[in-house]
Amino acid sequence: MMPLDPKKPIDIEEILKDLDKYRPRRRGWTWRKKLPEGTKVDRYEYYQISEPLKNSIPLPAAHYFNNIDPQPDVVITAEIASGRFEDDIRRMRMAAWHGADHIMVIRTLGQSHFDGLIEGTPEGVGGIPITRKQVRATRKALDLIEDEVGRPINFHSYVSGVAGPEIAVLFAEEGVNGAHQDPQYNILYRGVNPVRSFVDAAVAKKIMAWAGMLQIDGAHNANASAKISWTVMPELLVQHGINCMFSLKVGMPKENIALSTVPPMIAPTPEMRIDLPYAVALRELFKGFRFRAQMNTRYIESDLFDATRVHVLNAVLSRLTSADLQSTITPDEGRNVPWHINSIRGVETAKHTLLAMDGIQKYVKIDREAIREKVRELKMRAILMLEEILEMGGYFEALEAGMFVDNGYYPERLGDGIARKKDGEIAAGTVVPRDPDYMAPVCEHFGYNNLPEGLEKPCDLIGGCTFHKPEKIQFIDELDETDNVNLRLQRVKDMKARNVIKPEVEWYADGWIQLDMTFSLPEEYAEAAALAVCERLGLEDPTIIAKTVLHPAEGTYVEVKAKVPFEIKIDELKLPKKPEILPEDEIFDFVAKRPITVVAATVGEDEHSVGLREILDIKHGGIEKYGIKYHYLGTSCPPEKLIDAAIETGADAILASMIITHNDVHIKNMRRLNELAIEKGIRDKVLIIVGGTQITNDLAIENGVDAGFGRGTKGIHVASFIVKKLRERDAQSSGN
Ligand SMILES: Cc1ncc(COP(=O)(O)O)c(/C=N/CCC[C@H](N)C(=O)O)c1O
Repeated sequence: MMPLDPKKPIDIEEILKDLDKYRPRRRGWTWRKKLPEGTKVDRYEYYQISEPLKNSIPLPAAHYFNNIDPQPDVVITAEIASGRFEDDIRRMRMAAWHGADHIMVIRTLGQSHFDGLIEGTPEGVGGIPITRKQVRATRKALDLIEDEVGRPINFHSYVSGVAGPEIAVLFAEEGVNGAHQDPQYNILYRGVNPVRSFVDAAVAKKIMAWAGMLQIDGAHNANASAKISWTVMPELLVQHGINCMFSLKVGMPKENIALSTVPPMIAPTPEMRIDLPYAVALRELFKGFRFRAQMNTRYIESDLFDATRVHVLNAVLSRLTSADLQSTITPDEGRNVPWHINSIRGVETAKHTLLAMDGIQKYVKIDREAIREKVRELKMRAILMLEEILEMGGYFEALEAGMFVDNGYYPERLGDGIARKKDGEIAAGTVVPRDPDYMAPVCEHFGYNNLPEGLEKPCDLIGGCTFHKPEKIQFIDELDETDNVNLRLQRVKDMKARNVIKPEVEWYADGWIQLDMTFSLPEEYAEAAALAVCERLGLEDPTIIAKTVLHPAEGTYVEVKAKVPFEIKIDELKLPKKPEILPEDEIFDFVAKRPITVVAATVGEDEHSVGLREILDIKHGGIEKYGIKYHYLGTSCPPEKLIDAAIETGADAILASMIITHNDVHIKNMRRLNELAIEKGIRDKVLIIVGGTQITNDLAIENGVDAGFGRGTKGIHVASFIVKKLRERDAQSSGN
């Protein structure tokens, strides 16, 4: 396969070619390669970073710091599952460029109750159908994406449900790198028979151990299911203990057993003072295991900013304690199936916070004395709960008694736990005891197996099992002519052939957009008004996805998603003219022969100076670098003063910075500068150049000045423009 070209979309049809011949390049989980403490990146020291990426998109503020994009030491997860794996692959590439190296795909609704594997690539709901073809195509795509970013990417899904062991074999055969596996999840949340779940888990875990897969447990689900989640803290410790010990007993290495830990609380409660003792107790009890920090999805609403704050605080807690993986449950889990942008926002939030808190424990220490009592209490409650479970006769008996996800803070009991019958639930009675002479000629098979003496591997009896003879794997391409990726891609191909596009949120050109608007209305009216605006705009299927009451009577902010009914013709798009850049030595030569002077200021009542200073000062590659002389008049400079200074200094150009655009004050100032220059008779002698985050060249020219520069402008852009213009003017004046 050709390596990916960062300037081209990934070609899904290319990925799908020869899938039957694809073999994964490795087995097992990959951690990030940590860099030594004190490693310098640019001029900054870091204590918790790993090797950098070859290709990536840094944080928004990176351009102030030579575009550095240091990578935290912690694996960062992007959870992606739009229902169409071909679009998930595109989003995985986006997430990898932003710093995710753990891609988790949720399974389609109900797959856990399938008693076999799905084949082909049907479209899923709320997640994707995990099938051999989908796994193979995704892992093959991730091979290309990891080469493009320059870091291994872990592919992760779920081993659960009635076909758990079969899924585990599929994942081992196809090079999946990590999976959730916790029999308690099957029982409590999928209603699978308890005995069957643990027997399946033993088989699945043995296979996962062979495949070197990282395991994530399911304790976070108790947190997400409890009425008030702090009350299950003792139980969370017990659940972690059960899955960890069971996994060790089956033969999973400790370093591949990750506890899925969710800080139970959220503001407005004093969340950190509740979460910190729990996080400390957990890490003390489970020393040597891995910690996967997961956001508290229990309380995630549809407010993206609130969800993002939850993410930030979660990552802060990770840095105050420890984490090996930082999950980024997309901040929109509370409102729609995750969209591209929100998966990326989640990854950025994790990366931003982990870097911001790099090495923080060198200055900030947890007061172990102050927290000791709370930590001890949590451990004691968990130990007492485990002891009572033993007194009840063991796990299955405790399950039947509804001991789990009871909303009482153990030992307090409210009696509202999830009870599961040892001999009941889905797939009850399907565990068949092995005959005394049971023999299975396959490798990594859990439990007793009457194999003949002297065998090197059990599968030698059959000339190799699929773990040792992958050519024995049966690859089924598609089973359903009406629901498969080839049909879905037809729509994409057709749009590309017609060179048209639509906006998208999760699937290629799915047509969805998001609008947000504010009305001076109470919330129910504001929502109705928002929908009416969408109707008037001719948008389809408008749906309110979030709102914030700014004041019961004064105003409501509403977010709406809706579909655009039209396509955009790409070749009719007018691309904004990129400011021309002259070669640096051309600028140097011109200025050496023809000195240039400018006057510069932030005009009006505007106090912003940072941007203009960057355009001027040599330190930032400003115009001074090319020998251009400037007189800086500071901020809040009246236009009159700027024009007078231009006259006094015989300036060739005026540089006016305008950040504030309230009431179009920037436009008024542009026009004022132009009028004053005309009044004073210097308009044809001086260039008037304006700049600011809301400025465009068209807007500037429309309002009587010579050029406008917006966000991201550098000194060379402005210097190029001045030289170009003066060269034309000088040529004209010498030509006449
Ligand atoms: C221990 C365990 N096993 C299986 C499944 C999935 O199971 P099925 O494919 O629905 O049977 C889950 C799912 N957890 C919720 C989503 C992931 C969450 N947002 C997370 O990031 O951890 C699970 O927790």
